[in-house]
Amino acid sequence: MSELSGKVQTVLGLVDPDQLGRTMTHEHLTMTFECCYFPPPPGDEEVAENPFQMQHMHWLRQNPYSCHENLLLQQETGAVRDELLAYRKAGGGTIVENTTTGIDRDLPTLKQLAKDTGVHVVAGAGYYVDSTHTEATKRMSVEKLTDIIISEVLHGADGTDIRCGVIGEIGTSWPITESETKVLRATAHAQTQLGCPVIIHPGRNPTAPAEIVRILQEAGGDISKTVMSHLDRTIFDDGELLEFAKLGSYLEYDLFGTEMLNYPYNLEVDMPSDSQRVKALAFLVKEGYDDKIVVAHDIHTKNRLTKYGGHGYSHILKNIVPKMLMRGISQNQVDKILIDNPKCWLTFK
Ligand SMILES: CCC(=O)NCCS(=O)(=O)O
Repeated sequence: MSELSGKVQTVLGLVDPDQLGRTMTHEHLTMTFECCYFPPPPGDEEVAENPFQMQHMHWLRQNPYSCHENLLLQQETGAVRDELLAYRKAGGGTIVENTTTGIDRDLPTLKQLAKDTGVHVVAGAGYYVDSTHTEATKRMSVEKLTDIIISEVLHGADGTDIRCGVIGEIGTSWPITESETKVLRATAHAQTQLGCPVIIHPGRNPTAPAEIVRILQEAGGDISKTVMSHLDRTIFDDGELLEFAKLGSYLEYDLFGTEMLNYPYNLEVDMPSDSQRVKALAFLVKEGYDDKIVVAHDIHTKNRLTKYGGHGYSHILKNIVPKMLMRGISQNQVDKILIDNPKCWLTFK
């Protein structure tokens, strides 16, 4: 039996799963999102150049990806430290930090933030979407990718001895590219050897999550230990959602706090409100999936920090939980979503 078995691996070492407490399963504390810059709407170029003023904050909420400076979360470590202290005060215990290779993972900063704040931080192994894969990554075999991912969990990543405790977020586009397919297979192979949690970023198409599950399953992955992220912007039809839920992955609603009329990466998508997200959770709970739901904010741009008038990492604990209770989700079910499900997912087999 491995020393990881029955434990959760944080950036400060192994911990007993009961120590985690309330857990956000999909956040970023330091990263860059330059890979996904989207030009501003015509006529808005000037605002986009100079957005960090009070009168521009609404524009930034609507167009977060159209301002280069907004994409540099790695410049805000001080503000993030304050946020994590506030998160602890609000009753938070753990954050899963989903930054993988391609969007500037910074393990020493994660370790320092965990030390400074007392929040457990679990770091992610593996690769983000194809557009961030280097030519060298694209040339790698599945076996080589598997070895790298395993090493990031067992020995440490990016030339450090800081170990990842989860594989992901593994990025996929739609359609899924050849390089992403190799990374998905490597993820499944690594998971088979390690018995570890996996988390996936699906492309923006309602059929993407099921296609990913198919690829992982074919490669031997454990779907019951896998989180499918971003369902709030991916599957909208109740019937399709239940079909997907039957496949057995964790179901993640992780864009709480995001307000956006036009979702630039897919204009077909109407980004839901937080009330609609809570409604989706209540529906899944009613259908018997309370053991499978996990939640987060997926903070990945500066404007979502409280420093810039954003909702911050405590929004779910402070505002969404009361709304969940108001909409018929019981305290026991809330505790499953925030404590028991993340704990079960994050514990190595
Ligand atoms: C790195 C953060 C990330 O991938 N967030 C998801 C954004 S979106 O695909 O839901 O727009």
